Amino acid sequence: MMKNAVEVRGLTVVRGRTTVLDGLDLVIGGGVTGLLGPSGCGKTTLMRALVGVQQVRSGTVTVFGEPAGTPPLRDRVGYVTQAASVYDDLTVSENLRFFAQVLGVGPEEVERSAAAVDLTPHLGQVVGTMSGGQRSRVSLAVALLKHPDLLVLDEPTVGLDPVLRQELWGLFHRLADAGAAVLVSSHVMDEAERCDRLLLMRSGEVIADGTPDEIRERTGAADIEGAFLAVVGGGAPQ
Ligand SMILES: Nc1ncnc2c1ncn2[C@@H]1O[C@H](COP(=O)(O)OP(=O)(O)OP(=O)(O)O)[C@@H](O)[C@H]1O
Repeated sequence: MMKNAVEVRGLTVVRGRTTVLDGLDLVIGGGVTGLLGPSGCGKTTLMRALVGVQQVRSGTVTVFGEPAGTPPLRDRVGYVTQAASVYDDLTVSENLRFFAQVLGVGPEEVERSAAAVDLTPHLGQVVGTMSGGQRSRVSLAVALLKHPDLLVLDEPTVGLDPVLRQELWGLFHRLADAGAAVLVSSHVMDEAERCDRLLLMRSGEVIADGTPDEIRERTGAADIEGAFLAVVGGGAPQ
């Protein structure tokens, strides 16, 4: 398993008038890492910095030894945003073929990435007629076209039913087992248990970092939600 996929040093990001991240230090390795914290704590901002689309005030973000967002990383980092970034009026297959062409990957990757997210039976379906979970998986399939070594997924399970959530988490672990570093954000604390490592965030800071077991043991809490509350000193999540 890789040690440092991502190294963040002294990262400060100001958005509008808000200092969202203030001198953040962080290292992310292989496996499935969960980034958990209340809405507005800076998860998306941090993810944007990792993929190189966020203007930063100061500090460094290094991915596989290269500055985030630079050309050597283009084929190595996949990013799925909260908003689906596929075309509703095209079929799954048409979407994947279109993005394959844009990304310069062969048509054989279309079938592989559709199969990876269990969408083979839906290749001919128009995306606009699919359920939320299926559409999320189309976005994910696009991100998989290039075999990314780092996959950054911003709240990929939002609005999905428990069965689909479980399926997607299974997929994240299969991708991690195949060698990718997978970073998944969520504000649903019960998803924490599914991560190899957890980063609990609040107000732009990482307030706990460890396996779910370690974090529960350290705080004496029964679950991650309790651990989160213990770390923030009893304050309720926003
Ligand atoms: N475009 C923007 N301009 C100014 N401030 C912004 C902008 N986008 C986000 N912010 C602010 O940055 C802070 C962090 O937002 P961010 O989207 O990173 O949080 P988050 O933890 O991902 O939240 P959520 O779970 O709701 O997606 C918030 O205070 C938000 O109001």
